Amino acid sequence: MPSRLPAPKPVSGRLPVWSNGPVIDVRTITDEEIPAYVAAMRTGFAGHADEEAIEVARPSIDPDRTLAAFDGRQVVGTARAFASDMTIPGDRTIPVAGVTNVTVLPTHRRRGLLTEMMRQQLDDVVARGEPLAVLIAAEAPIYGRFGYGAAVWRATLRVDSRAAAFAHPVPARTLEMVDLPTMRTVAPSVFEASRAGRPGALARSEGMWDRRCGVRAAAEELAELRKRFHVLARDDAGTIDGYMSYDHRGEWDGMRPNGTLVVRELCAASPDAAAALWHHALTMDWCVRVEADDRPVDDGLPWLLRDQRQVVTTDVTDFVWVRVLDVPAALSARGYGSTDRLVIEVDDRFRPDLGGRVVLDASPVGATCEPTTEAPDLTLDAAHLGAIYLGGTPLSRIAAAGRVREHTPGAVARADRLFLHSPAPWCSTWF
Ligand SMILES: CC(=O)SCCNC(=O)CCNC(=O)[C@H](O)C(C)(C)COP(=O)(O)OP(=O)(O)OC[C@H]1O[C@@H](n2cnc3c(N)ncnc32)[C@H](O)[C@@H]1OP(=O)(O)O
Repeated sequence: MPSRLPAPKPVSGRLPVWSNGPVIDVRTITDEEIPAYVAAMRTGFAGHADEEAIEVARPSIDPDRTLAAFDGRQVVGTARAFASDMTIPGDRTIPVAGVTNVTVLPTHRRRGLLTEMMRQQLDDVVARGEPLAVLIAAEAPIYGRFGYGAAVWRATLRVDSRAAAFAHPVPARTLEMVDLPTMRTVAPSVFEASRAGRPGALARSEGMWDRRCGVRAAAEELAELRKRFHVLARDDAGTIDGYMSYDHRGEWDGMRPNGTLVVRELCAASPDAAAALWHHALTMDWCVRVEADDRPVDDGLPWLLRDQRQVVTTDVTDFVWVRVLDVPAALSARGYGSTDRLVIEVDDRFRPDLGGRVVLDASPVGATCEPTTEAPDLTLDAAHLGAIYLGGTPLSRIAAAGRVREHTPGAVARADRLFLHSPAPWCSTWF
């Protein structure tokens, strides 16, 4: 069946228009439009919405920050943002707009609706003074054009438990198995302590915790959550400094144990808590392997074991993408790995008004960054500034692909020394 929409023509003004076709209105929604918004969003993600899905989603939706594209009265596109903060290099945090729920109905794709929603959303984020927008990209080709760059990476690990002897005595920790309501009470403060030195870690709102701990979750989500076990780690003083949530898969092969312990989350506010929780996972009866996705690329686990090769990284993918909207504010907020002064020119094709030249005067203890007319040391895309911002993506790697213009010889290497950061960025929160 041919689409009833004619061939697209370029978006004009704030409303995508097709010649002889419907005018698509992109605007924020009202409270009454939340059910239609959630239904369209779920369809866009190849799912279905019912009353329950709408009620579970409702508390996280701020209509002022929730955009929909309307074809007549039908919602055909969705995009939402929420205020949060993210840890950045230098043990600091920065306000961010978390972007989520981005969909266009299958009947309305590749006609510019996403582009218009991104335009309006970034306008709003800029107006609110949030220096960064962050998102998890469903597919890598989508967001670079809007100035987002892949900044946080996630690793999937697999360990053969039977071969995973610990290299050193496991630190003393008292472990306690608890239920989900207990997790809802104790986990947030452990998580908050754990994210202090880890760039890329996103603050979790009360609503996010409710969802994770089944206080407000759809029946399907609750059924998954109920399969999980939760264990807390306490130090000698009784302070909880770590927790792990896990479940089991395929425990037996005939009469032989063949189970996989799947780590859903391992959160530690100290290295000793991490060691004790990994030990717990790797010594579980009936399990011959441990799998964990959503781990940092620099996870310390191999260094706990006598045979490091038993920790196999089966996958590494980009996870959080960063969009820098206020270059001076963002660059002056973080700490740096060296002391240097660089003039950086940002080529921002989606929002040229946000790009331009800045002079960064940086050191490990702080930085200033201001607009300048000086000649640049290097020119890079806005998306590449987002990619390097959290310290996990080397600018030299992007330069090796010919995507950075180095005007001053050695400027890329100097940028690496300034921006790269250890530990690597990591975000253990899906949003
Ligand atoms: C943060 C999040 O929520 S991530 C979730 C993203 N959503 C999904 O993956 C759900 C399924 N997909 C969709 O709903 C839609 O295809 C979207 C939202 C990804 C894209 O919406 P559209 O309205 O089709 O995008 P739009 O027409 O504005 O495309 C703009 C450009 O991006 C390109 N583009 C859009 N989606 C994709 C994609 N999945 N892969 C590659 N390129 C893409 C288009 O080709 C177009 O390129 P052009 O300007 O060179 O012609």
